[in-house]
Amino acid sequence: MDSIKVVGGRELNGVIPISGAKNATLPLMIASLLTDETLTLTNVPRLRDVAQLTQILSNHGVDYSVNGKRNGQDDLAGQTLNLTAREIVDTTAPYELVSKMRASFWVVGPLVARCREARVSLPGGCAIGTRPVDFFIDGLAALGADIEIEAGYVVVKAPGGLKGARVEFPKVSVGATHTIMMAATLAQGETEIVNAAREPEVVDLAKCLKAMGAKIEGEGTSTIRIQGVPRLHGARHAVVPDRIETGTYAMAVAMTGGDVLLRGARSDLLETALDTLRQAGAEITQTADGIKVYRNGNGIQPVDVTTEPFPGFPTDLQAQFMALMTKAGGASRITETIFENRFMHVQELARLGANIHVDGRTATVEGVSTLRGAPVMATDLRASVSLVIAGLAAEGETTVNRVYHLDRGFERLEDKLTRCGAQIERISS
Ligand SMILES: CC(=O)N[C@H]1[C@@H](OP(=O)(O)OP(=O)(O)OC[C@H]2O[C@@H](n3ccc(=O)[nH]c3=O)[C@H](O)[C@@H]2O)O[C@H](CO)[C@@H](O)[C@@H]1O
Ligand SMILES: C=C(OP(=O)(O)O)C(=O)O
Repeated sequence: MDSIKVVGGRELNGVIPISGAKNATLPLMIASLLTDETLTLTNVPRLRDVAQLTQILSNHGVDYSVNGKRNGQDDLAGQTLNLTAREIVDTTAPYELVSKMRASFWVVGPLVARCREARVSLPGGCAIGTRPVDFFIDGLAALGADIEIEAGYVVVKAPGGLKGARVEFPKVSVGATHTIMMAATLAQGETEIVNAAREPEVVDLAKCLKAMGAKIEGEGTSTIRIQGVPRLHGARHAVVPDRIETGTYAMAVAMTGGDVLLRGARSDLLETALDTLRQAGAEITQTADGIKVYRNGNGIQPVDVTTEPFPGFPTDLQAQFMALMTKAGGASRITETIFENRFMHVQELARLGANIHVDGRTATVEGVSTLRGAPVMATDLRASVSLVIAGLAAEGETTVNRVYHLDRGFERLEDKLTRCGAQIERISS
């Protein structure tokens, strides 16, 4: 299993290209199931989750190809992925494939919309909480599907096709919004999703679905209306830049000091997180090429944050922000409201000398002047990268073990950071 070795104490200076968003790419790839024509996605990141999802989709009958490198492209340019679901040959998404990645469960929406049936294993994914699927089940039932749980599989049938309806989520859910929105594109009549997720990845999916011929209004607000159409067609769509990768590197620069251009990043995708970083002492400006992040030698200020659905502070940046706060000049309180078990990084940060006390959903971080390198264990995707950020500012060597979590969502992290002066390398074993 690979690990990452970081020797801390260097500033970051230079340019980091921001990849296409993992959390947009996954539902966009799944949208290919809705049409028998080719969906071409550009700016697709090279990630383990993307590779895993191509396997799942190919099991349903999706043909895929990846364009080769083009003249003038550097190694970190996004990929172009062509997906064609000419015929769905299998409506089962098996446990062996779905258990590795939660988003793969979302195939349930397009499959039942197009094939009128689906049998999808209950999902896996990062160990950050219980992560039930009741909103998906209730939403599909509202669209007229019959649903049963059989031996760990959700079995969904809609022999007469899905029918548009009002679907109100009790709580904002990104995945349930993606899934019901995709399912509703091919339902008969109008669907109204109330308390929909407003995340940029939902907006990106809606944009792609519209390019495929779907009729959708209200994406980016909490009410989305979808007028079902009989069929969708092929399209070409560029994946939105990754706001979580953007925020992660911005926090790394705030941690180490330095001056970095996050090329291709868009500040409108993460205003709350960037404002929080400004309060912590970073200077952040949007330029024509991306976002510039600068912090001089001054200390890091403590800032309290609470995670919330978009446009609030994202849960997917909570661990990275906590890493930054471990070196703040005072105490900060970090409250996690989305997932009940997303503090697994706390005990690993403590190995580096961080002083953090967890009480229920709130962690109090007492900043320390020095972190010291140590071997640590990555427990989930964003926790992994929080340990890298802490390692970049720690004295001596930090080894982050089990980095396969990191490879799910960060494209060539060690290359991107090395180019900016970090001392970081992957140890393959
Ligand atoms: C691949 C992807 O895009 N993953 C993101 C997506 O995950 P994901 O879509 O799985 O997260 P949700 O937005 O659905 O989860 C939000 C909350 O709703 C709860 N819930 C959800 C569905 C359900 O049927 N019942 C239920 O109770 C969850 O347990 C959680 O407490 O949004 C999360 C919240 O921004 C991010 O952390 C993940 O990175
Ligand atoms: C939690 C995440 O991913 P997933 O929903 O796929 O587990 C994440 O991207 O931080």
